[in-house]
Amino acid sequence: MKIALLGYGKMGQTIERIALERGHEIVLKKDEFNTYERLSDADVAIDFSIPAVAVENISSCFYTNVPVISGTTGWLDRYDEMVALCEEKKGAFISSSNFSLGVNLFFGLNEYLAKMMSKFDSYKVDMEEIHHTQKLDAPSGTAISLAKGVIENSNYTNWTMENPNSNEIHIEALRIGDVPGTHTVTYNSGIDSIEIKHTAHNREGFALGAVIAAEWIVGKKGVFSMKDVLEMN
Ligand SMILES: NC(=O)C1=CN([C@@H]2O[C@H](COP(=O)(O)OP(=O)(O)OC[C@H]3O[C@@H](n4cnc5c(N)ncnc54)[C@H](OP(=O)(O)O)[C@@H]3O)[C@@H](O)[C@H]2O)C=CC1
Ligand SMILES: O=C(O)C1=N[C@H](C(=O)O)C[C@H](O)C1
Repeated sequence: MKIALLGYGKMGQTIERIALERGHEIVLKKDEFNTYERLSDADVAIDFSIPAVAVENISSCFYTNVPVISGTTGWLDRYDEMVALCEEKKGAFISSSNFSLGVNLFFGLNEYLAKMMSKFDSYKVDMEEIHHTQKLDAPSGTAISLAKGVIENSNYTNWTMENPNSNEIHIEALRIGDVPGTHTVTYNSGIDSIEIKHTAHNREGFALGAVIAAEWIVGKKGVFSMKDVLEMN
């Protein structure tokens, strides 16, 4: 499979290594200094760039008729626009705040726990995410996905990084050293706490999941999710 890497930072380079190990070829490493000229040579594109260019990267794929996997976070206020463009251009698209198998299992666990806890008013949920100091966005895309998972399965209505009211989920974002990504969801009462936590030990899981998603999407049309790729629906 011929892959275009849109963004060649920490994730782009890890994806390149895993893709080569799995027998794929890299035909473009897009950064701010080169063009999309070789995008049309690719069977699939993988975007791990920066919030400010994700929409340009993704829409270039739809205009070039190349399926696209996007892991970039911090741009999802424009997700619906990209879904509409994908449908208009009959493209293929997966965006996920986290491509690792472990976090996708954790998403399911979070939703199950939220449903269970929604019957018990004495517990109040809060979330913490820890990432490396180079991260541009806060809170992390994964923390936002976790908050959405709670909102869809409880009486909470939104999330905040400020002081929460009773309907709001508080998210704390910490930036420490080179932490790849740690997410904790805690339910606190006056009596005890229940906590679930996912700790990434490195970036391998994110990168492997993105390459597996890229292998999966080739030949398909439409907007999909990691649940489709991992058959978790
Ligand atoms: N969904 C998931 O599973 C995961 C998502 N992420 C997300 O992926 C994104 C990238 O993460 P990471 O690799 O750690 O970040 P990095 O900062 O290491 O890499 C981002 C890269 O994008 C490059 N870039 C800047 N401008 C452009 C442009 N115009 N076109 C293409 N590339 C450009 C940067 O170049 P330069 O350095 O020259 O500015 C940099 O190399 C982030 O949004 C992060 O949150 C990260 C891990 C997992
Ligand atoms: O920027 C990162 O590094 C990561 N970003 C993603 C996010 O915002 O959730 C996924 C992972 O936690 C690493």
